Amino acid sequence: MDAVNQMKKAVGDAAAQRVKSGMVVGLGTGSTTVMAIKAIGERLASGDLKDIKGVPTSFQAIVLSRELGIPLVSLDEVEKIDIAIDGADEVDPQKNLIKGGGAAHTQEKLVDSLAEEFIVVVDSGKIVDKLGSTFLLPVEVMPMAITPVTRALTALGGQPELRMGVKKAGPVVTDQGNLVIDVKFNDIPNPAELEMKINNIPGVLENGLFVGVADIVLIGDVIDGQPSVREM
Ligand SMILES: O=C[C@H](O)[C@H](O)[C@H](O)COP(=O)(O)O
Repeated sequence: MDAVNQMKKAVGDAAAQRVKSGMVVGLGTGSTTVMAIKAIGERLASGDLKDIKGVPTSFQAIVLSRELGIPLVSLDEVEKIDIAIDGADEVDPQKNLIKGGGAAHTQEKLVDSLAEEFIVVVDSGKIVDKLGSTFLLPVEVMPMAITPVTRALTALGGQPELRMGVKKAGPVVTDQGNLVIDVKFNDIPNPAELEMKINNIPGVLENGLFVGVADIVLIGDVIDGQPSVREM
C-alpha cells in the first residue's frame, strides 16, 4: 500500500472506531470513506459492533455497504443521525471544506449536516490555508440550466468548466441525474457568503462548500514510515 493509501486507511480505521453499537451512521463517499466503511463492515462481521444502520450518501456507498452487510435506511426511516463519516477535497483551519470531487456533495451535505457529529477523514495533503487554493469548487446543476448558471458563476468572479467524464464520453452525470460545473475562484474571502450566493442561482442544486458543518477532522499522516492520525 502506498503512503497516501496508508494515511487513508489509518483515518478510516480511526473514524470507524468512533461508531458505537445501535448508532445511525451517515456513510460518505470517496476513497478515504471507503476505508472507513470497510472498517465498519469488519467490526460488524467480528461482532464488535451491533445493530447499526447506515444512511448512504451515494450509489458508491450503497453498493459497498450491501457487499459488507451493513443495513441501510433512508432519511424517512430515522429520527436522527448519530454520526457521519465523510472525506473532503480541502480542509481549512476553521474546518470548512470543499467537497464534491466524486460529484456526491449534494447528498453528502444533506446527510453530514443532519448528523449530531460529523467526522471528516482526510490525508494530510488535503489541509490548506485557504479554500480554493488547490481544488476547483464543484457545483451540481440541472442540465437545462447549464448555460445561465455558467454565466452567473462567471459574474460571481469564477472560471466555470463543465466536468467531463474520464472514461465516459460526455459530461459527468450525478447520482441525481444532474451535471457538475467545477469553478476556479482565485480568492474565496468569505466561504459562507459564496456558499449562499451560489445556491441562490436558479438551477443550482448544491455546491461543494461545507461551512460550519464539520465537528472533527481526522488527518492521516505517515511519519518515519509509520501511519499516524491527528485530530483537528
Ligand atoms: O464527491 C465526493 C466526496 O465529496 C468525497 O468525499 C471527496 O471528493 C473526497 O474523496 P477522496 O477521499 O477520494 O479524496
